[in-house]
Amino acid sequence: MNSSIIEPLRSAGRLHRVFIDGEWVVPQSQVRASVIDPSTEEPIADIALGDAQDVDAAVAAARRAFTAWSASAAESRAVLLDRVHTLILERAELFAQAISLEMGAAIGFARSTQVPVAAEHIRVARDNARSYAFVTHRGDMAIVREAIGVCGLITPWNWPLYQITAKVGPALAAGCTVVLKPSEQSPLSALLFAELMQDAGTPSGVFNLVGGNGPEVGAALSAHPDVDMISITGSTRAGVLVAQAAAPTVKRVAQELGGKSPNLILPDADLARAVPAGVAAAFRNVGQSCSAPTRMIVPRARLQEVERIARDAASSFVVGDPRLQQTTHGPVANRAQFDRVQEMIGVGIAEGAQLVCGGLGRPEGLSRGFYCRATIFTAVHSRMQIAQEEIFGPVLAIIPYDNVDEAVEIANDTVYGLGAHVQGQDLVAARAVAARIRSGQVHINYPAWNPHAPFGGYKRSGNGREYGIEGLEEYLETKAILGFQDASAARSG
Ligand SMILES: NC(=O)C1=CN([C@@H]2O[C@H](COP(=O)(O)OP(=O)(O)OC[C@H]3O[C@@H](n4cnc5c(N)ncnc54)[C@H](O)[C@@H]3O)[C@@H](O)[C@H]2O)C=CC1
Ligand SMILES: O=Cc1ccc(S(=O)(=O)O)cc1
Repeated sequence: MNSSIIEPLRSAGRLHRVFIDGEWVVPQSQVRASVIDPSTEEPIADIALGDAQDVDAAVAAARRAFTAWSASAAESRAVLLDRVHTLILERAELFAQAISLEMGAAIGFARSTQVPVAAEHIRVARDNARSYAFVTHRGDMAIVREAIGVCGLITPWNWPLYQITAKVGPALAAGCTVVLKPSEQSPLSALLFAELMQDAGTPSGVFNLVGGNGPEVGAALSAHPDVDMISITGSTRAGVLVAQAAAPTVKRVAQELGGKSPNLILPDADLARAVPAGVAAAFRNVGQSCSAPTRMIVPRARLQEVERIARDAASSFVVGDPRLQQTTHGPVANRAQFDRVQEMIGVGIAEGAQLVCGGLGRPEGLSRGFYCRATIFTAVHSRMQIAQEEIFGPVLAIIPYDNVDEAVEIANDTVYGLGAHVQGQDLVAARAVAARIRSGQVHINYPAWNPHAPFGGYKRSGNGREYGIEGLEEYLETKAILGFQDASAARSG
């Protein structure tokens, strides 16, 4: 599988290029980095890292392209997004293999979920470009929503294509031009995406890609005086650094950052349904999702029942080689994540939480690769480190409560506020609890993923919203034209 992904990229020279102004160009810096296969810990390719000079060139190209792109008809932007959407679906297998290789997603999961949900962001952006009222009228005013400008997009490795499309789709639909800096840990799917943007006929300079490290390329993009907006998905640490670097130029900053999402199981919940689905959600993508519901908050009177069901649910996981179709959970994405997960499992044990399953070390039979054991702790107290810190791996904390007020208090007892779940048969009671939770999304009884639902954080989980109409609006400025008078003269788009 390696060669079928790497060789075409290598022979086309993509691994050692950045994509600027519609061309694959050699970056200024000679610095290279290894891409590591997390299932073997072996290097599989080396990639060129861009630097601040490449950022300057990419931003200049995006600025030149902005005038025409932002003035283009929304329908022509929708037509481009439609081609991008079609090409993602046509190349789905290539993307699935690249994602599996670079960050260890099980191939079945990459095919069934990582790639299709990524394509959805482009489809929604296409539809929004067509239907959004870019110009509205209030009395004699015209209210114009227009593209904010050149956008720097900084993305992580956990859902590599999805995080890219969640930003590129709405930015282009809005009429912005972009410089993408994908994670240096997951460059392959990003290079394939840039190739796809070129093949889709994206006008030169509208989409640019500069690969490289956060402190070099990400920081240069964040501080750049000719970038109007930065959108970052990643750790709260990186999000704060981006906001600090961006502050002197007063650019807009959208941050989609960490999480420690609660899954509040109400006393009337059907445990046979609520608990396995909660375990599956917490361990989806091997726990490497910012909105993963990693704190299961359960009635103390039903704790033992919950523990038994949760253990059974986790025992059905097949942890192993991500290339195999039967594998449900591959390794975590990199050495830093592996070390972090091991450290936090050790912390949980030291804090006195009890293991329901899993624990330190690799699963039996796996001696190399960044594989972790699916680990569930019970008797966790909300103030424990494992209940407070984002672990970003296959670790779930079960926290008991004695009454619903206490359960809500525990759910909100976090610096984060990204996702949340509530389970219960009495929908009125579940809605009342959802209303009391301080987070950007609350899911009642596991509804299907919805690309139209605005997604983003309260508190230290970030600022701004992605997905759906709100995701498009992040990339728009608001201009009020007073004395406009004649509404019939307005053109939309
Ligand atoms: N919210 C989310 O979806 C994600 C959260 N994380 C969290 O972050 C932890 C560490 O993972 P990392 O790979 O180190 O994430 P990170 O936050 O360092 O990386 C995310 C993106 O930010 C960039 N970046 C890093 N430092 C930057 C800086 N100073 N200026 C501009 N851009 C910068 C990176 O190059 C990457 O493109 C994880 O354990 C997890 O807790 C990681 C990935 C995704
Ligand atoms: O289902 C797709 C999905 C949902 C959330 C996230 S994350 O929380 O941004 O990691 C990723 C993918």
